[in-house]
Amino acid sequence: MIRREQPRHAAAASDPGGMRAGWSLLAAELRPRKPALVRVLGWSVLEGVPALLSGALVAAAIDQGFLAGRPGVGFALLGMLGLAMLLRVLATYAMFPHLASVVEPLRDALVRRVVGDALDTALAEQGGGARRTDPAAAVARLTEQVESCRNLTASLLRTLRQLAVTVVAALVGLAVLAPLALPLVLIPLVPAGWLFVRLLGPLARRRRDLLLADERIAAETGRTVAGLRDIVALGAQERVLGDLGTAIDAQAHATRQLARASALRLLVVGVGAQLPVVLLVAAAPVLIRHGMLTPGEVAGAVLYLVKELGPALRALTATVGDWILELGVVTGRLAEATAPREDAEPAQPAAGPVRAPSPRPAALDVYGVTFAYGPHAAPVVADLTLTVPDRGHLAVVGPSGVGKSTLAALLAGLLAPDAGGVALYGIPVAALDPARLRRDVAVVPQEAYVFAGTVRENLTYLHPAATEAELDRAVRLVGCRDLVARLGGYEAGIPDPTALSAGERQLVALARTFVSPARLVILDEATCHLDPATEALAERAFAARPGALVVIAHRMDSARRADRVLVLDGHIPAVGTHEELMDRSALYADLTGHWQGVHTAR
Ligand SMILES: Nc1ncnc2c1ncn2[C@@H]1O[C@H](COP(=O)(O)OP(=O)(O)OP(=O)(O)O)[C@@H](O)[C@H]1O
Repeated sequence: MIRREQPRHAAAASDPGGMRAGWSLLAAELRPRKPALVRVLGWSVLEGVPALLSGALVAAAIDQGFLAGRPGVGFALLGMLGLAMLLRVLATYAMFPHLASVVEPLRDALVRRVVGDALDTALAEQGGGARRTDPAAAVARLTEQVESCRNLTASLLRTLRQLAVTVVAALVGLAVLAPLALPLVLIPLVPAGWLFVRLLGPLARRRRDLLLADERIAAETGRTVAGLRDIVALGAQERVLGDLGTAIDAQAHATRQLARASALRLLVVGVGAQLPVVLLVAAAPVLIRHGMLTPGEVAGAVLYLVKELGPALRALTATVGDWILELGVVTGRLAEATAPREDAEPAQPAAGPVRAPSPRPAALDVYGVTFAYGPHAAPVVADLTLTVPDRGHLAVVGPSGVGKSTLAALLAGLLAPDAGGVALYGIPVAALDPARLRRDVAVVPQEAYVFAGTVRENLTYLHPAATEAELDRAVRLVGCRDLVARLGGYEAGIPDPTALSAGERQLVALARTFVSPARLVILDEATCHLDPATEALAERAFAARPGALVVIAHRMDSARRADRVLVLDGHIPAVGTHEELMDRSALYADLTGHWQGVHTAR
């Protein structure tokens, strides 16, 4: 199923590229490095000297040297240009140590930030009794982004500053050498610059879309590889292929969109860098004829355009523009990932018999949920509202085909409601990322899934880090201890899961779910193959477990054991205790009679 990822912050909606937050983060981290930055910029001025002098020296070499019959003077002037180039090399060499003292501390500061945030998150989650994110993976991904950030900042400081100095120096040189040629350059250059700046926003959005599409493919692929055994066992290949195909299509679409926006940058180069040369060359005969410019000045002006301004503009639009966008997007992602989380919940003890009254939201909150299997189909669930408190136990009953399993899928976030929503401890399930949803919600279906492997592998499948004591407690509480002993202990193999009875498979699935970190457990007729005593034992164990329990009831006793019962009758659902519903709901009373009849007949 495709789930749309929600932005982590409300601010993300007003900062679609996430870049504003990224630039603020970068500015905050660069601020303490101002002295080194000033030294970098100081050396840049010296690096700009050849660009400033190039056109003027060539013009003088032509007019006062070669055309005046003094080639020695011409060569001497060109020699001076060579010396100016040498000066640029020396200035660049001297600038590098200062560049390093800007970017290396920047990288260290960002890594500290990322690792600190991952540790805070992991500690908060452990305090809450459930591990929802893998801190090592988060740190690995984010430090990779920090590395990109450091490299991009270094490349930009090295190149952008050189290009900016070159453009300014070339324009100043041109203005001094041939002021009359300046309008021919500025008239196309100004709108080209305006277009370039206007393109940055759309390009940033397209680039971020592509980054997100790449990340989604990686996430889908990772999930598919990790769950390959389940996918094959449940025959879900088609669905998984569909999800992957959708992610790949989205990435191709994002790539095309970015390519389209990037193509417009060619226009910037054409208008800003090439049109001025054409205009100047076309106007040169007239300007020379009327004595407004000398041939040397025309050659010098063309040199400023062709050798300095043009390449600088081309580099600015082709690479530096990309780097700026990439840096904005990468720092935006870092800022988003390391900012305080709005959905962070206070740490709470993992278990404990006494619960103090707390202002925390209900474990499960269903508000106005309506769902139909098609636009013209009658709703299976209509405007359903109910809450289940922490450690609450709700039973769902109703005739066959009324929508009990559909409701289970809606509560688990496997189906999206057409209207209304479902929240788990105050957070809409639609806003939970898929990994967290899988950890927080466990649905145990009627047909229990047991795979060929050891008993331990089967029991720790949803919580690989479960301790021996946690396993012992789970198998004892759900009534699975004898089965584990019969199978030969945790390390014994289950080579053929079909050799287990349906009830034994259900016991394995129940113990596995009990040991998992799930905070909402939905038993969808998951105990139907157990004898009534074992079923009662398992349900009581789940009801006492932290979190919320929803039982799609198979026997009437399941409803009696619950704090409250939801009766689905296809019209207006009723919620209440067993006693209340015996009075209020004819259907509930009927079902009770029917069940009791069946039970007695047996
Ligand atoms: N994938 C689906 N597409 C279309 N209709 C569906 C789909 N799944 C279930 N339905 C229909 O939705 C209604 C509710 O089905 P659901 O399985 O939720 O009922 P139920 O109460 O769990 O039934 P049972 O007790 O027999 O398991 C039924 O009419 C069913 O035919």
